[in-house]
Amino acid sequence: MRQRIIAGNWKMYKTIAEAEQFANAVKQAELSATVEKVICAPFTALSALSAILKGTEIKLGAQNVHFAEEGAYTGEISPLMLKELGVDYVIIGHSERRQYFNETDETVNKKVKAALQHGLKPIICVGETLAEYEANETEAVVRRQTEAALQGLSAEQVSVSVIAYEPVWAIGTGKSSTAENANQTIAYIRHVIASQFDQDTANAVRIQYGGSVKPDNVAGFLQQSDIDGALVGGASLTVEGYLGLIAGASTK
Ligand SMILES: O=C[C@H](O)COP(=O)(O)O
Repeated sequence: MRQRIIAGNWKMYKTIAEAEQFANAVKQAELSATVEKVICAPFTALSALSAILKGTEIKLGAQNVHFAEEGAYTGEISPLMLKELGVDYVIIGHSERRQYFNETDETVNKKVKAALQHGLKPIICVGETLAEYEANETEAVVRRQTEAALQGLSAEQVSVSVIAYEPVWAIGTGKSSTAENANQTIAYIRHVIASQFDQDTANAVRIQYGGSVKPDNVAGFLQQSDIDGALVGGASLTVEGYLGLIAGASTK
């Protein structure tokens, strides 16, 4: 049985003060223990959040990582630095990074390996653009991205990783995929992992859906056979939204 996982991706939102206010409020709330809860915050807010969320069930995530432990890489943050801050998860290969920051299948793979070697769990993003969707290339794209991201990993490393299927055309547009279509693609990703590794590994890995998930549609996605959680942008930015997502995700 795979534990459900809701991860908020704050993207480039929230100052330290705003992040602290959010964490102090969420900390007071009663949260479902059945759902794993993650907040992926900007680097600048991680230290403050780590102090506030210490000892709670809410885990901390980053939104990117470099693949080297240290070096002359101006502007980058290493896995060691994230570990030191108490970070558990790191988003790797988000479509915004692929689109605007030249993230490639190869750098995603290097980052995934580096994260796992340092005890960080990667949330690996895959998903097709609108043009690829319209050209019926969804399966080919997610296969290529998934196989490349997981190349050279052990089955155990894959089992603790999280994949997020995010159709690019559904991100921040208010236009979500139908739960059935998202489930079909996520089941396909599981099939790809079974071929690349084995069925047990494919059954263990958690696969989220992302793209315009809200408190009122999250349960519909999670009722599907292969969807284990959600990676949520906009709706995770308010306390009410984040708590609503967790409540929605805990319904059977
Ligand atoms: O990482 C989260 C995704 O990009 C989804 O963003 P969204 O929930 O604002 O559509």
